[in-house]
Amino acid sequence: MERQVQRLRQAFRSGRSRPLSFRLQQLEALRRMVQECEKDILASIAADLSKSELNAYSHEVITILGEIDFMLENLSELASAKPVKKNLLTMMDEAYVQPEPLGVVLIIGAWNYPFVLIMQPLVGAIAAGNAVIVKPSELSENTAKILAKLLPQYLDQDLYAVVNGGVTETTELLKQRFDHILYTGNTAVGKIVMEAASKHLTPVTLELGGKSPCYIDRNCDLDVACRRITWGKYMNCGQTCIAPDYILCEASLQDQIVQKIKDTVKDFYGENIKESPDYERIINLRHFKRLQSLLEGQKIAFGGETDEVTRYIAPTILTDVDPNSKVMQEEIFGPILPIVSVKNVDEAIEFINDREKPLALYVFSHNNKLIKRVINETSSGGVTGNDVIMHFTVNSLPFGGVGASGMGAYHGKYSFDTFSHQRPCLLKGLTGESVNKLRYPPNSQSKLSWAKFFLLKRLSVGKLSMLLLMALVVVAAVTVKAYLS
Ligand SMILES: NC(=O)c1ccc[n+]([C@@H]2O[C@H](COP(=O)([O-])OP(=O)(O)OC[C@H]3O[C@@H](n4cnc5c(N)ncnc54)[C@H](O)[C@@H]3O)[C@@H](O)[C@H]2O)c1
Ligand SMILES: CCCCCCC=O
Repeated sequence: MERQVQRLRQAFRSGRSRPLSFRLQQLEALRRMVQECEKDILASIAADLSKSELNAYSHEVITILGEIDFMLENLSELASAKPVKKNLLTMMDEAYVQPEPLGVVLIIGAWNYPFVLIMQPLVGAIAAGNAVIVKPSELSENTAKILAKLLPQYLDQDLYAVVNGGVTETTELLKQRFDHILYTGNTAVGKIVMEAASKHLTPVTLELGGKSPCYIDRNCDLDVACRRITWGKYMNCGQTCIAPDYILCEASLQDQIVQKIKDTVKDFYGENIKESPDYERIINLRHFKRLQSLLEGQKIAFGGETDEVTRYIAPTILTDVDPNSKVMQEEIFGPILPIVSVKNVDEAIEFINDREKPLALYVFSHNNKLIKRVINETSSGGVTGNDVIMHFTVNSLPFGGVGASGMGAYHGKYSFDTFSHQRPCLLKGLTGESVNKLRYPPNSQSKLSWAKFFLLKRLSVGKLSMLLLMALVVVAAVTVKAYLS
């Protein structure tokens, strides 16, 4: 591992990954890889998650093609130096922020969207000019294998590498020095990653999970709300980091919600859900058993059937759920939807604020003021009002958690920024010593007054006022010079 990281660092130091033309060429190669090898990629994702190839395409591949196109179109703007406002003392100088690559970065992915969770950060890291090691999840082994096979065929092998393996390999990898780590997965391992990173003072982006609440107001179109919730909860068999984890609503709405979700499940997956190509399976036996145990002692209003051999768990709704029960203590990450009663929106807000900050928050209501109130009085990684999941798909929005659900963000421009250092640059000329005397010792009360004049006048320098200010500076410089000599 050490040698591999060193090899990438050497390639990074050669400067090869920096020119925009090189980054664009690598991104185009990545797009070619996705297009030319689409069949193999879809088959791998499908095999890992018992998913149809159509769903693999719409859940994963489409996002990556969109992300690559975004970077290809916007890279030159993203990577350009951004001039900043100046003060009177620096108005003759050049001041700008120059994004620069961080170096060698590590991307660790999770199994539930095994292609997206590696490729989307990879696109950002390449665009920002870094060398990259990706470590796909060992639990989605087919996608891990296809990534290890294809990426070296299309990308520069000295700058981009795939490491496959489980805890042992990742532990070894985390001993190495990186310039940034982006980790996606559960909170417990997030802490391990952060601890390992701290040994090298490596900054981290942690894309973690949590219990994402979904509040349904009585003043709401329940048909639409339940259709959207059914889609977001049961897609990928509930194994989505931003799936609505549980519903909060007034007790009087509970039965209607159960009925409407039941009807929608039938519309989506037919009478025999097991036969539906759109309904996935649980990733492994450990998660299957964990989910089964969450059903114990609960009132199952719908679903509840399980089949260990195929790791099938039916779309399930639990009603009158006790907030202290096990299913409300951990992220569900499966097709089980508890409904917890609250008296009103005040109680819903209190319920949310009494718990860890979630990765996502959903509110359904005709009343926009109520939606805004819930947003203003709570905190979460992201929010979608009157829908679920969809904020993930808008790549002009940063995607990430807050508090226990993570730190940092990516997607689109935010990926580029995450993998860049925003380097402040001030370029001065070698004239102007008469004004500079103000900061050289010995200090005096009059120098301080002039410094205040120059530094505390916050002027926005528009094109027209520029000339006036320049004249002012010249006059001030002459006056200061005369005064000090
Ligand atoms: N915020 C997001 O974007 C996002 C996306 C997907 C999943 N998630 C969250 O991830 C969780 C599910 O993923 P998971 O954790 O089961 O995935 P996982 O088991 O695939 O683990 C994630 C990564 O951590 C590595 N890993 C596991 N144990 C490790 C250890 N001891 N030391 C070092 N590395 C280790 C794995 O090899 C893998 O690459 C859920 O909580 C979900 O909400 C978050
Ligand atoms: C539609 C794709 C959603 C991906 C969510 C990633 C987290 O699990």
